[in-house]
Amino acid sequence: MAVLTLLAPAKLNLFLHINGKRADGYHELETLFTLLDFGDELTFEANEKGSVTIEGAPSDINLADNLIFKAAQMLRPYTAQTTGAHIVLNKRLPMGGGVGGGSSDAATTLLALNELWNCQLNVSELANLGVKLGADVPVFVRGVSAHAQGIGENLLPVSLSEKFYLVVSPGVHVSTAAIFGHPDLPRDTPKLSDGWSMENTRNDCEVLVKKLYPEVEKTLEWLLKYAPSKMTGTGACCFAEFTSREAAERVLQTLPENWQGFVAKSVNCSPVHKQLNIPL
Ligand SMILES: C[C@@](CO)(OP(=O)(O)O)[C@H](O)COP(=O)(O)OP(=O)(O)OC[C@H]1O[C@@H](n2ccc(N)nc2=O)[C@H](O)[C@@H]1O
Ligand SMILES: Nc1ncnc2c1ncn2[C@@H]1O[C@H](COP(=O)(O)OP(=O)(O)O)[C@@H](O)[C@H]1O
Repeated sequence: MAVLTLLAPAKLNLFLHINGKRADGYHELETLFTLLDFGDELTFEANEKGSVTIEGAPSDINLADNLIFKAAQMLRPYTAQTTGAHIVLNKRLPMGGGVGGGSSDAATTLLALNELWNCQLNVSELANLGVKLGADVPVFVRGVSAHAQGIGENLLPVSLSEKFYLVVSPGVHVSTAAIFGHPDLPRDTPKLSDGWSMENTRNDCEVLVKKLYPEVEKTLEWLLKYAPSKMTGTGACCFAEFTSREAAERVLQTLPENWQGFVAKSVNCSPVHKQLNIPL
């Protein structure tokens, strides 16, 4: 049976503005997603065992809660009952870090099993399934860097100039739901009427997360000594933007011991889509 090894790329929110709160409790956002050339690695082996098994899954997440498993279950109605898969995860991205690892794992699973299980769904249909798993899943299913509105599912592809990012995980876990539910979160940023730059945009979650997690504040203060820097998503990861890989790598070499980091290049198209020949 066919085997596929694919990357589940990370994302950064180059800015994240919160425009309001909707009646369903979710927040109306404006954000700029860039995809990165670094991420988790997933190997999919289709079989005829009628079930899905995962090797290398984070031990603190039950199988039924794993976004990889949930994504596979969503495709069950579109394939034969006897179809199954064994999936090996090589987790490289910090969990709950704002770099979208779980969402990207889910999207890569939808794209890979759609192919291996011959489900014949198109990218729009997969994105509609994906948003039920998380607001961040559609951007990875579409596989493009994008300006996003709505809860993050209303996507306009963008072509961003190539940059190199040093992404630092301060080693604390920030709950997305807790930040969105916090009374001190600003929720009234107007939509951008002009273009964006690192300077005229911000991450609206940053002030609150820095207050609740001083380690995030320390990380940002440290990065800002070297380059324009922001937090991504609801944190806790922060990134600094460079124009060359060497400059980013030089700063990574001096990273304080208790933090983890990686350097990655921004990409406008997901490596998954290139590998599977999915038109963008
Ligand atoms: C904030 C962002 C920005 O990219 O990133 P992360 O920091 O999580 O990566 C995302 O919108 C997160 O997407 P995702 O992590 O998929 O969130 P979900 O599982 O859909 O939602 C988790 C919880 O966050 C809240 N939530 C999420 C998205 C949104 N637009 N409004 C919300 O209020 C809801 O309370 C929801 O129950
Ligand atoms: N395969 C998975 N990888 C990572 N996290 C997962 C996975 N499956 C479920 N989760 C859960 O989803 C949450 C959010 O994951 P992740 O996408 O890494 O964070 P974020 O949305 O902050 O970027 C995690 O805290 C974890 O509990």
